Amino acid sequence: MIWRTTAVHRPPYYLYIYMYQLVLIRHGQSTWNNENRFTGWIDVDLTHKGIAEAQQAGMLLKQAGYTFDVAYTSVLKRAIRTLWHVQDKMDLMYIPVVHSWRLNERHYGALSGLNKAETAAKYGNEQVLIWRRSYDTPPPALNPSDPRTSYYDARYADVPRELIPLTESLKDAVGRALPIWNKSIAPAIQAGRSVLITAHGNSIRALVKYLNEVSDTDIVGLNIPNGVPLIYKLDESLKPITYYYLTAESAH
Ligand SMILES: O=C(O)[C@@H](CO)OP(=O)(O)O
Repeated sequence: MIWRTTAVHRPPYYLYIYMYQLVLIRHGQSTWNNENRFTGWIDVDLTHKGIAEAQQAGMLLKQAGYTFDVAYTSVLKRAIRTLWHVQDKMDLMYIPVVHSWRLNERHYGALSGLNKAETAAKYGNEQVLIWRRSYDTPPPALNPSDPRTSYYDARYADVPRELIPLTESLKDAVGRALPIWNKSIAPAIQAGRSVLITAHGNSIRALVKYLNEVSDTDIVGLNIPNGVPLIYKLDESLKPITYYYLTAESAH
């Protein structure tokens, strides 16, 4: 894999002409990231560290001269609050924001809320790695009567019941993210808008898999860090020309 958290694949300067721009940010550390619990669609908030990471992302983007015309986020508060802090630090509170359940974290099914280390001790590291990082193996599904389902959550009132997951593989998350990419995000980028997406580890892995055509095997090794802007420069057909993480080091 070619991923790392420093600047990579910077093309010659002339290639920057006529490129489209997209920035992806995984939310800052959440309370359940901190407690090492499977989260998925459970709506936990940011920790103080997570807030600081979101603010840092906004400051770095501003210092590096970025601006945005429109932002997309999920309907989960860790991604929304991350966006708020980025907007605040960039003085961009006024830009339109689209909230979509299609950008939610991958649904963790019956693992939602469990401790990751305890689950690994029970089922083995190999099984837990498959549930966490494989492309097409979903974790065990929630029972439809489980109180952790999202069926009665008002934020999904307009989502048909059959589209509300009881578990999801990364492949399922790609499948549900692509409609908003194709119908709204891609057209906005191609209309010349500078787009910011704040989302989740696995909904961003889903977008990266699609954009970079990462193989089903290589996607297992891809982790997205909390609160670090992932910058994409795209060609006319939205194929990546370059992509890199914007860190304090790479911003200078
Ligand atoms: O718990 C989750 O929903 C995700 C992201 O925090 O965890 P994982 O790293 O296992 O994909």
